[in-house]
Amino acid sequence: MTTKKVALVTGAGQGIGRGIALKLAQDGFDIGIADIPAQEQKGEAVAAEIAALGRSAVFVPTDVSSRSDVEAAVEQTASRLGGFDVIVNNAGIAQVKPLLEVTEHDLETVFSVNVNSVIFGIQAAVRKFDELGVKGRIVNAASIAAIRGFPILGAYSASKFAVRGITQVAAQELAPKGHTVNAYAPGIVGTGMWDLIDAEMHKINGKPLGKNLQDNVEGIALGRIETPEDVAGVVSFLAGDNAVYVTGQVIIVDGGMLYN
Ligand SMILES: NC(=O)C1=CN([C@@H]2O[C@H](COP(=O)(O)OP(=O)(O)OC[C@H]3O[C@@H](n4cnc5c(N)ncnc54)[C@H](O)[C@@H]3O)[C@@H](O)[C@H]2O)C=CC1
Ligand SMILES: CC(=O)C(C)=O
Repeated sequence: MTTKKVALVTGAGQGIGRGIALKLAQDGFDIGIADIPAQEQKGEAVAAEIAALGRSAVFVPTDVSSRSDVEAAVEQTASRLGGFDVIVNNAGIAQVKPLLEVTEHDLETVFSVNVNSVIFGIQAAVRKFDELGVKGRIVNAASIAAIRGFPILGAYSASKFAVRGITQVAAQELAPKGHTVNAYAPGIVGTGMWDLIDAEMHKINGKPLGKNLQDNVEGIALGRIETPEDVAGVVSFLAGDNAVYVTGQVIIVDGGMLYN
């Protein structure tokens, strides 16, 4: 890539978001790192890693469940880095509970972070793409739980099915403007999210800590846990020149768990 490009990655203070931010920086993007204020130290550390790669990065404190925060993150990224070409709506939270125990508050929390944020991100990014005359790329975080419902992750699965639906709708609505919208569907990635899922499942089914994770990893055909870098490679493709004719797709990157 020769011309300067700018990408905003939400939830980029750690885990998959950090991996995506670093990979896109290696691809030549300058990066807006959006994460909650409590993640500022980690976000600034990611910005320093990107600077060491010779690209620019800014940390933008953002709660993605707030429309005005997401709008501000897009504005700040564009004004401080001098462009806006890609948004990766990556931030998300897990919730581990049998469906019969899920409360109204649980649903509001999970959907506001995992679903509302994606719509806010699409809206804010498209306004900026159109203002700048850019044919933009939107990439959303789905999950294998967007393809097959996962027991004990009911509210989470529902939220990820919603992301898949939003991706399909947005792809069709935005195609006339030349923007593409796709999603990535990771499997079992070794991040803070799975530390939480394993600890919560241990409380529910009594398996020793680490065992729920291990059991899930044993079901992966390629025989190892997924890394953020495994996911980032797919996002790099979706954000890059080779994906110009791909839109409305949810790309499964799970090492062989689910099959199209
Ligand atoms: N870890 C896994 O096995 C899988 C993860 N995913 C999805 O990938 C995405 C990233 O997950 P991980 O990196 O594993 O999780 P993680 O928990 O390690 O990192 C999530 C990041 O999002 C940030 N975040 C949370 N709420 C936020 C909010 N309201 N506003 C801004 N930032 C917020 C966190 O501070 C954190 O930096 C999520 O959407 C998740 O659902 C999908 C499939 C599998
Ligand atoms: C966290 C997540 O999406 C799965 C399926 O493990």
